[in-house]
Amino acid sequence: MQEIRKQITDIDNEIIKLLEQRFELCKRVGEIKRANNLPILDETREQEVLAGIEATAGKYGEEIKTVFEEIMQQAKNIE
Ligand SMILES: C=C(O[C@@H]1C=C(C(=O)O)C=C[C@H]1O)C(=O)O
Repeated sequence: MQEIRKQITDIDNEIIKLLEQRFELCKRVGEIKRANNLPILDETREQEVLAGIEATAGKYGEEIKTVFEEIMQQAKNIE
């Protein structure tokens, strides 16, 4: 079990780094929106993101979509 948990921790660390990068990019999108008086929420784009996940993710597609809904919520909070 210890070895498996080490692998989980390694993956968690990669997810953390990638989420940091994603949130930084979202923050930049937010700055562009503010400069152009655009709303933070873009439902069309969110549907595109979720459709992309549906097309890409395999076995755990539904679970991954739920995770991404929360990620996009936090992205909007950061923006
Ligand atoms: C980052 C954006 O802002 C919001 C967050 C999104 C995301 O986290 O992918 C997508 C659409 C927007 O509701 C964007 O518009 O691209």
